[in-house]
Amino acid sequence: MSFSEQLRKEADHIFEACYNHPFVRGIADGTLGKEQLIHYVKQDFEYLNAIIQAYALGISKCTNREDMVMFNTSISFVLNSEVHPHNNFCHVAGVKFEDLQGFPLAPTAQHYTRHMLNVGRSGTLGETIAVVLPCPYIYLYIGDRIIEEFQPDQSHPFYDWITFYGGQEDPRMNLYLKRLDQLAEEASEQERTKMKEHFMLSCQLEYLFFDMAYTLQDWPVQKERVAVVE
Ligand SMILES: Cc1ncc(C[n+]2csc(CCO)c2C)c(N)n1
Repeated sequence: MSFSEQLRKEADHIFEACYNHPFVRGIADGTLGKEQLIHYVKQDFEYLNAIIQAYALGISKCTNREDMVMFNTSISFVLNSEVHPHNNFCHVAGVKFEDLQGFPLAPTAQHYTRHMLNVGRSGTLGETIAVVLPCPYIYLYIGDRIIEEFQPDQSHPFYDWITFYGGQEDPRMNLYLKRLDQLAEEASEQERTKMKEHFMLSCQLEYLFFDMAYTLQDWPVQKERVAVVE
């Protein structure tokens, strides 16, 4: 079994839990609420900014053009194409995408973005690939499973979201998996352990991200003290 197959197997219960999360079930059956859609897009806009930066940190570690192209393609994809699923959510929620940008990070989004950026800053190339991989991997899985189970057509409110992520081979992800396997072979046992830990934590944070959106998670204590009127 290759290193990437081992990671996928170890994370299988988390992929499964993501698919069964009420946020994802709400996408699948078209019942997800407006507030949840809005909270997700606000947080995900900031999350995407961070993953672009993590890909850029990946580029800073590359020693060949092929690896640079791999990260660069992902950056272009997020900048140019990832607006489609967000627009789908905004359309259903009846809000403008431009009005959901620049909001402060909720605890889980803070955790996930710092995790990617910390590994991007202090980890190896292999560790950086491991930390960003669950993002496309879990969404491809979820999209595929929804299509398989629900066979949505264009009348489904989240048809664009579902078909954007599912139903297609993602050639970029296969490239990342192949490169991860090569780097894992050259890596020490200690580095391989770190790669696995970063991958597993990102998988857990993917689950929590859905949970954050579903529960409208925010900081439990107000950030600013309310002025006391004497
Ligand atoms: C929290 C969170 N996780 C994953 C995605 C999905 N996604 C983001 S970037 C990208 C392409 C990477 O090449 C994919 C599939 C998301 N939107 N938000």
